[in-house]
Amino acid sequence: MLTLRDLRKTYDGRPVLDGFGLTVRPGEVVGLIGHNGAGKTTAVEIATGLTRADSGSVRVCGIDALARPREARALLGVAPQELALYPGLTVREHLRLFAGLAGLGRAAAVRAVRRTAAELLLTDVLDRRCGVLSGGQRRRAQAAAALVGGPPVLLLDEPTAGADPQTRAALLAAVRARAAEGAAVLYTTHYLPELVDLDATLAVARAGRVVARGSRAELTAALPGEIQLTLDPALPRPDLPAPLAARTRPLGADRLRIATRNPPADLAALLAAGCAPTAVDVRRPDLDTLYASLAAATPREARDAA
Ligand SMILES: Nc1ncnc2c1ncn2[C@@H]1O[C@H](COP(=O)(O)OP(=O)(O)OP(=O)(O)O)[C@@H](O)[C@H]1O
Repeated sequence: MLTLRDLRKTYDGRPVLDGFGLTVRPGEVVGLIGHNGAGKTTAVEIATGLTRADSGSVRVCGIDALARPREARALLGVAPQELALYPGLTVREHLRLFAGLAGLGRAAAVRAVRRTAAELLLTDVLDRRCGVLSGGQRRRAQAAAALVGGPPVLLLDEPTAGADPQTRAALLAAVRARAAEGAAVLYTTHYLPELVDLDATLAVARAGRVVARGSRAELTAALPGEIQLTLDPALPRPDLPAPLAARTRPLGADRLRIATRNPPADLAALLAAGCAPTAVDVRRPDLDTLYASLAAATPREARDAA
């Protein structure tokens, strides 16, 4: 279990974390999403002990990580956003090192290296030096180093950045397996479909705090869906009733999008108003809708985070 509570951090007088709080339970994958500069990496760095918070608390499996950082660190598997591998070590040496740091004995470490290498498609490059691996192989090696010790808490910061589909699929499968075995996983990404694959719950970070937390179903249920209409360009534009017009936006030359919480009622109102679309597409709120309404930075937030 990982608990971050009321984290505050200021860089150059600018608040970067402003009461950031989040709990990840055993067996849960939490997808941490949010605009560039929202503070996701800073929160992860504080959890790993790499960066000091100005205030707030971090508990890893009940251990106060700010007071007892070494004990807490031993319970964490971390894949930082910036690749951090020892270029002179082979992948096998690297994984053995991390298995040893996690406290695995020799035989257990050999088994763990074999398993993790197979999961992350590294078996064929185990004896290659990390410095000569391809970008995707490095990503997998970095994730493997986080996973190899079987830690109860995993912090994975954009682990699939730049990864090809095969690397991505392998990594997601490995993360799912570790969560199924009971690990608490904090997973940062800008690639929202991954969170469906991981069956992750969501934490939406914005301007230094978590502004929404829950399952995908819980968070999207509160949002409007959308009706998309394609109109016949030969016909005059329909005159929509005022409540519908207020929720209508153009989508290219001959298409309209209408935000809706009640698609059947709105469609009936559109037809009654004489609207005769050539195609109708009803969209339920999805992760993109969620991101756009909760996570996307306002122009001011984007400026502040730059
Ligand atoms: N060492 C530092 N010194 C000064 N400012 C920093 C430092 N580290 C981060 N920041 C600033 O803190 C803010 C939050 O950065 P952080 O990397 O935590 O965001 P993020 O949500 O992970 O963004 P991204 O999605 O781009 O990875 C940004 O404005 C960044 O410029």
